[in-house]
Amino acid sequence: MIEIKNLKKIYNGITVVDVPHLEIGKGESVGLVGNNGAGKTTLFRMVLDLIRPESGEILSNGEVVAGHEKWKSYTASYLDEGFLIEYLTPEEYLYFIGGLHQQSQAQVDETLAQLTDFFNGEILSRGKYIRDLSKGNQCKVGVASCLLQNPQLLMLDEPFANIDPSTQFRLKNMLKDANKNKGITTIVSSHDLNHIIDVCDRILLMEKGVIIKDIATSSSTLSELEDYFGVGQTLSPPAP
Ligand SMILES: Nc1ncnc2c1ncn2[C@@H]1O[C@H](COP(=O)(O)OP(=O)(O)OP(=O)(O)O)[C@@H](O)[C@H]1O
Repeated sequence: MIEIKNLKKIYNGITVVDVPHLEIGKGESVGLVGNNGAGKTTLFRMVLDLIRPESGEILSNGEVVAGHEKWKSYTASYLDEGFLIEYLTPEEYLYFIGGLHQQSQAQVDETLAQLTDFFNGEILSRGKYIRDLSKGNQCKVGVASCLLQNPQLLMLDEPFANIDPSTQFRLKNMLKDANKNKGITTIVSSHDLNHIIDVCDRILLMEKGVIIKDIATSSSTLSELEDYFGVGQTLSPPAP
């Protein structure tokens, strides 16, 4: 579904993304992990043609993403609150997005009804503008707008970062349902190793712009990643 060839992004003379070749197949669930500044968001932004690489290209279903439109009809993404329209209420925004995807108000309502638990009474009918929602609740609106689009490809950048544990649990189930039951290809970045391993069958580990590990999720993946991030070590007792 996604193919990346010789991709390089350079800022201020420093290469921040360098991916010679990467393929993500249709129906895969891929997790992107890496320390702050590893290049995850920059990679996402290039896949969505929000920024252009210095060299290389990204193909979606065989067509170059940059400067083309076809991929937009089946790709839904939420990277940050810049994807929202802050002066709208969540309802106005979600009906707007639904409308762009030829959905009637009733169809949007039907999808939103399935998200009642995920919204936890904080999103709809509150008379609030999106700009006045917390970051976590803005994220819920962003994720809902993605699901409304019935995408074939779903891309979320750190969706677990600002949401509470109940919502994290619900989001994980929604992502598993999207991938396993609806066949949606999912690409999700996260700093939460447990969550990402729980929802993704394949993990890409980025370091300084380079994908240094590309592993199928297994029972040893968590300890492998914990070793890399240095969080699996037992602390030595303090010196007497
Ligand atoms: N517009 C920009 N101008 C200059 N440097 C940038 C710009 N955008 C990103 N960078 C740099 O590119 C590198 C990769 O940043 P990126 O945001 O992609 O990392 P990340 O893996 O998403 O990090 P985080 O986990 O902190 O969100 C960083 O060194 C960052 O400072």
